[in-house]
Amino acid sequence: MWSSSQASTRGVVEMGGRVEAGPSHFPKRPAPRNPARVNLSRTHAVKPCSAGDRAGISVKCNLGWSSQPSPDLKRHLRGFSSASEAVLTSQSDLRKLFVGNEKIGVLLLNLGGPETLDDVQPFLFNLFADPDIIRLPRLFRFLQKPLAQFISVVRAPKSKEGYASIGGGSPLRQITDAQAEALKEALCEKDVPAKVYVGMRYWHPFTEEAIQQIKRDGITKLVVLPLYPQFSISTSGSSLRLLESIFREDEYLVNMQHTVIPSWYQREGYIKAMATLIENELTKFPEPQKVMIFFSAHGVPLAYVEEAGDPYKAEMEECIDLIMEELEKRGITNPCTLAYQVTAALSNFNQPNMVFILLLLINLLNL
Ligand SMILES: C=CC1=C(C)c2cc3[nH]c(cc4nc(cc5[nH]c(cc1n2)c(C)c5CCC(=O)O)C(CCC(=O)O)=C4C)c(C)c3C=C
Ligand SMILES: [Fe+2]
Repeated sequence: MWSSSQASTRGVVEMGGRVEAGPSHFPKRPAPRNPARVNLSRTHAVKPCSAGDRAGISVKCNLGWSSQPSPDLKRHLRGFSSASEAVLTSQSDLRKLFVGNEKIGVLLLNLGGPETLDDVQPFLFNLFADPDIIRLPRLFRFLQKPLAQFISVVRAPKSKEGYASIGGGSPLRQITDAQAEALKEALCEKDVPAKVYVGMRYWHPFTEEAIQQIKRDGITKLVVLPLYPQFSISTSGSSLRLLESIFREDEYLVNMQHTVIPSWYQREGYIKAMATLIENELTKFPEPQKVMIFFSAHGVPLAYVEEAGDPYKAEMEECIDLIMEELEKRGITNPCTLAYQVTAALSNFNQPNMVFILLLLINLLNL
């Protein structure tokens, strides 16, 4: 999938059970088109993590396949409806993070990408082996890796063509490293000496590597920031699920205070930056007012949105509303449209296609 923009925010930050509300909220929006979905996004919000909290990373997502959130999940949602309004943005808020000799770390999570054409197939294998990308029915879980191997080999030539056309590899690592450096400098300017780490889901530097470094550096408080503006089970959800499993099994990490910013698509800075990008592009047309603004977003499997409560679609649409509202304030009233990409072979799979995949596999393996 070839995404051009990975930028944007309402963040939720808690440290050691304390929620700090910053002053620079983006003005509150009317309810998005699908409020139920957005409510679910709050389940990815943070809950206080104390030394006694053995659950590790405190992110709760409805990552299963039930069509209804469980009563437990609903309770959880209610608990966070106010916390999710909290943001940690001001300098004074950030300073409050420092208590004694605390060492602050920020972990940026991203997808990762092949750096050379030889990396493409193993990168694709890692991606398709992830049950948050391809979810097989429980009975067929043992086929996850053979299926990933098969799809990655079949998909690799097409993928390689794409990566070859942009210089022979993914620029994602360089871009993410540059973001990490810029964030470190920005925090330093605010007198917040934090270390910033990059943890990729499917390629180097892997999340596991970043976590090892965090432990070596003796970080005592960690902010986890997925670099996807909108939350999806297949992106931030997958990275956070991995992190949760790493935390659960590690004494050091379980006892480290941490917090998660689940999505940040409605942050003022992001919305304004997006509006400015669009504004600048419009000036390149001879008649800017006649231009249709075309938003292109990743597709996610329909079942994620309809059955598992993935808030991605609702967050994306709310985000676009906010950008258009910002443009309107600047006197730009062009029409706009939104399309979801279905570029990866299986990105829109649902039950019938799942059957197709399995039949394909059964054929292939002569079962
Ligand atoms: C098949 C399932 C996939 C789902 C679901 C999916 C969701 C999804 N992806 C992004 C962002 C990116 N994806 C990227 C690459 C990529 N993604 C898939 C598959 C799914 N993505 C594949 C097979 C690939 C590899 C390239 C290809 O063969 O098309 C990338 C690029 C990474 C890089 O190399 O720089 C990004 C970015 C989002 C935001 C998303 C759901 C919301
Ligand atoms: Fe993708």
